[in-house]
Amino acid sequence: MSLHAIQHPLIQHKLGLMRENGISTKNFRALAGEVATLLTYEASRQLETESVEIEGWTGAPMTVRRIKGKKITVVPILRAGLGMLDGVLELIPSAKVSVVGLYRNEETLQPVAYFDKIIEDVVQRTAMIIDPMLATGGTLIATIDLLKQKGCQNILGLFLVAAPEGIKAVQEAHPDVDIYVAAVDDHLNENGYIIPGLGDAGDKIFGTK
Ligand SMILES: O=P(O)(O)OC[C@H]1O[C@H](OP(=O)(O)OP(=O)(O)O)[C@H](O)[C@@H]1O
Ligand SMILES: O=c1cc[nH]c(=O)[nH]1
Ligand SMILES: [Mg+2]
Repeated sequence: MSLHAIQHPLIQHKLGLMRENGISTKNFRALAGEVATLLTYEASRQLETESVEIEGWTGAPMTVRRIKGKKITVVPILRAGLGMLDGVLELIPSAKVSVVGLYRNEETLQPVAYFDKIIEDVVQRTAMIIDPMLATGGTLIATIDLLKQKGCQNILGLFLVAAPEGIKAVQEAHPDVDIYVAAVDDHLNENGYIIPGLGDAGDKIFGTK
């Protein structure tokens, strides 16, 4: 697995705003979408392009570059991953969306799967998993397991904040998956929350706490 910690000033600035205590639901939601767009821009650098012949505006033929290769399915992990979806679709508007639902048991910190609707031709697609938080890595590992069971061979993930413990776990379980993060934070606390982190991203995006 390659880890890409994106150092872009706009990402750092916006993530810094998200970390402020007492941030409103409206602002947190808006910033989650904006950082998701910027991460998508960075992650899409790895897409291959190819030459295509078109008729240009003068009527003369010309060669342009187009994105080549596998189509993308975006995979938001419910709930919090939905907060990044619109931001990703801003740049990849025709992407198909495969939704998976997992929550983390608050005591055991183990992921519990409760929903999935993955596009049928996922075998032929690159899956772009989105979730604001990569903490112990359990949720991401379970999601990658599921996608691989369905035959998907090309998987990457976008996260706002990751913990070193989670990155290590995913690296060991799925060394082929690329991870893009806006920040790698310090550690997990005794409740499995990322420190300094963002708090509970799902609750902040949906306003449930
Ligand atoms: O790396 P892990 O230790 O598995 O934790 C990360 C997961 O925890 C959060 O979801 P949560 O369980 O809070 O569900 P929610 O999105 O419905 O709030 C977060 O959005 C990730 O999906
Ligand atoms: O810090 C964390 C860890 C898991 N889920 C969150 O929303 N935040
Ligand atoms: Mg949550």
